[in-house]
Amino acid sequence: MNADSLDGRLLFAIPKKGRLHEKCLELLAGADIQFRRHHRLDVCLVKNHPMALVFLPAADIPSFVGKGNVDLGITGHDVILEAKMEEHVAEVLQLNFGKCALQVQVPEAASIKSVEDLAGKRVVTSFEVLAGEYFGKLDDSRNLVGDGRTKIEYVSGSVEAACALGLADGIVDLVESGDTMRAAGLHAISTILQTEAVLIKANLTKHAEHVSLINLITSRIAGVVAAGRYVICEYNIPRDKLHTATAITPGRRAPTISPLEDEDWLAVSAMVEKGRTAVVMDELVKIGAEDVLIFNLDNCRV
Ligand SMILES: Nc1ncnc2c1ncn2[C@@H]1O[C@H](COP(=O)(O)OP(=O)(O)OP(=O)(O)O)[C@@H](O)[C@H]1O
Ligand SMILES: O=P(O)(O)OC[C@H]1O[C@H](OP(=O)(O)OP(=O)(O)O)[C@H](O)[C@@H]1O
Ligand SMILES: [Mg+2]
Repeated sequence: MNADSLDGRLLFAIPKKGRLHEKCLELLAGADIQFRRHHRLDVCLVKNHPMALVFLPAADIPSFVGKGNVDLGITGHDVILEAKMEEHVAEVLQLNFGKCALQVQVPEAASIKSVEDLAGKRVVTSFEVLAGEYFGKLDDSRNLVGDGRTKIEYVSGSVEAACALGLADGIVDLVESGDTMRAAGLHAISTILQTEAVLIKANLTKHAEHVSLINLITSRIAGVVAAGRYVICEYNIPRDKLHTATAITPGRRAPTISPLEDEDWLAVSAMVEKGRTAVVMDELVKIGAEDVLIFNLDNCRV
């Protein structure tokens, strides 16, 4: 492929590996963005839109988008801040995956119990900008100067090993389930930020001609994300309980209510947030609902 074949195409950056990669491929499939990625090739043309996908490390995507070299991208909110690109990119959509927290961690057995105890000591991290800002403020508030200030050292991965190796008194790294942290004998003493994957676009686009395609892709991806957040709940309810039932399942706009052959009963269908499914079913059964069914959504526009 040569540069000419990208002419006029919208460029969309996708993490090439790591925690976000597979989820991004699912989103692309849900948004019907069709492509075939040849082995080892990081740029590929989309068949059904004037678009090309660029597979890049998640950490590089904010600056490619922020500088306008790439029009759209998916990456973590954390790496946007780490790349100091928050004023150059617009976070268009939260994608409901890649959720984790950037936390300060120390060995369980250590005498360090708070970030104040850690200030002035050695901290290892892949997030040297965010950790530097955090400990910079802490050092300032404690009037630490010169060699007395916290020493931040960068490593590109396996950050949790640093304390056991004697390289650090504490670390700053991402925590999702906490398994990696606990396996390394560490515990969290502070949370710097919460993050999730986001769809981003350049604040100042160099390519005004792509605006309508950006809006179309954004709306399709928003549909796939919303479909992951909701289920459809259907049930039968005695007519005199309808009011109580629809208070439990108000839907997004309003529930759909249909008659049944049996005049004393009605059928109700409503969107319910996935995380509330079990509680909603419990409450419906308690007031006399029967045949309560839950359906996953493949896609939607809401
Ligand atoms: N355990 C996790 N759970 C959820 N999201 C995560 C987790 N680890 C990382 N992320 C998110 O994914 C982004 C990319 O991190 P990841 O470690 O997957 O990329 P990478 O370092 O390029 O890949 P790898 O670690 O495989 O070399 C992070 O900035 C964060 O937003
Ligand atoms: O709380 P958990 O669910 O255990 O997830 C947290 C781990 O996930 C990420 O590591 P990754 O798998 O990307 O490996 P890396 O350290 O080599 O980047 C992160 O850096 C933590 O180590
Ligand atoms: Mg990683």
